[in-house]
Amino acid sequence: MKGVLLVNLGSPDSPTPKDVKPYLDEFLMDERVIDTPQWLRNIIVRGIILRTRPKKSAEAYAKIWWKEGSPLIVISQRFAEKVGKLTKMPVALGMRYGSMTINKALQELNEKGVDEVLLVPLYPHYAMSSYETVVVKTIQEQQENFPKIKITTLPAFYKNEEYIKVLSESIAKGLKGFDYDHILFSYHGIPERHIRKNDPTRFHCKIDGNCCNANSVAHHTCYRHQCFDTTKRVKAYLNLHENKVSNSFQSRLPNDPWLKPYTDFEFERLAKEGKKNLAVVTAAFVSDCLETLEEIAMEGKNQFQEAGGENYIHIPCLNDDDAWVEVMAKWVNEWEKNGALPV
Ligand SMILES: C=CC1=C(C)c2cc3[nH]c(cc4nc(cc5[nH]c(cc1n2)c(C)c5CCC(=O)O)C(CCC(=O)O)=C4C)c(C)c3C=C
Ligand SMILES: [Fe+2]
Ligand SMILES: [Fe+2]
Repeated sequence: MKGVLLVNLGSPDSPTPKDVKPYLDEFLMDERVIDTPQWLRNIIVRGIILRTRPKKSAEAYAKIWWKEGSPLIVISQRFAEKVGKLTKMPVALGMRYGSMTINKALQELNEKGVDEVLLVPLYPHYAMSSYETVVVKTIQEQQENFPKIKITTLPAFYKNEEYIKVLSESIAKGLKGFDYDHILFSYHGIPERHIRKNDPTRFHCKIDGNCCNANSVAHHTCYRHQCFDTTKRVKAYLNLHENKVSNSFQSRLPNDPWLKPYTDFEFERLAKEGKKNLAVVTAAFVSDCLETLEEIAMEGKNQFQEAGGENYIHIPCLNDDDAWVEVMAKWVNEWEKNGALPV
């Protein structure tokens, strides 16, 4: 029997340093997130970051926490439940980090007699630190614990027409009544090194203004290209003015060059340029989470207004939007019927 495994990033069990610390430890000790040799990752993560970050992160989580739990988890559960109602297949939800493990989700499917799984990493774009680590971890679990289950993976859907349509229409809905001067597409950042590491040609990705516009097989794994492509397609779908849209990358750790321009610097630049009304889209995430609700909706608003901006909105992620649920259900049902995957 066929079944579906949806996987998102995960969250700590509660917004307290006691629960945030082990969660961050598992997350940041992932070799695809902090990709140094293990001895150095140990020093960076356990010797430096985890000494101070859990307290700071727990305070940030406390600001966005819902009475039902972490927004990312609750939203993903609502999404999974709605998709489950539109398919005959069992649907399970797992998280790459934290207590809702991929192992438990595979176990749930296994107990229902599933032996063919469609793995859906809940990220529109490919990145070693998001999409790829979910795939690698799921295959590792399958090989070690569920050898009879066959896994097929849904490709990154950043340019899929149906996805672009529901994303664009949810953005249009969010923009209603807001007389924006500018729309900033803020994607989660990654170190520039990750882009070069994932370039199969070894020479295409120069991370300059141009490489992501030229055609290349490198773009199958170029997160930067894929983010720019999502924006380009939404811009075309909504017929947005070229000068009123730009991209940026948020949430970096110190000491490494990360993808630029940095979102916090862009808030300042746009305000200093005289933009008064700013809308921010966070299309690297399908569910609202710490990065969107705290860093963008709260901190970003302060940064923009302190630099001279006036009105600011964060457009919610797709979350459990019915049109998005229908698109996902269509993809999984087509796979069930004839093995087809969306392009
Ligand atoms: C080296 C560090 C990090 C990389 C690379 C990275 C890539 C990456 N992350 C997401 C999605 C999310 N990240 C979230 C939180 C978060 N991310 C990092 C670090 C890296 N992410 C940290 C330390 C944290 C924890 C919060 C903090 O301490 O600031 C979240 C939110 C989770 C939640 O519970 O709400 C998401 C989602 C992507 C898509 C990505 C690569 C493209
Ligand atoms: Fe992250
Ligand atoms: Fe590129």
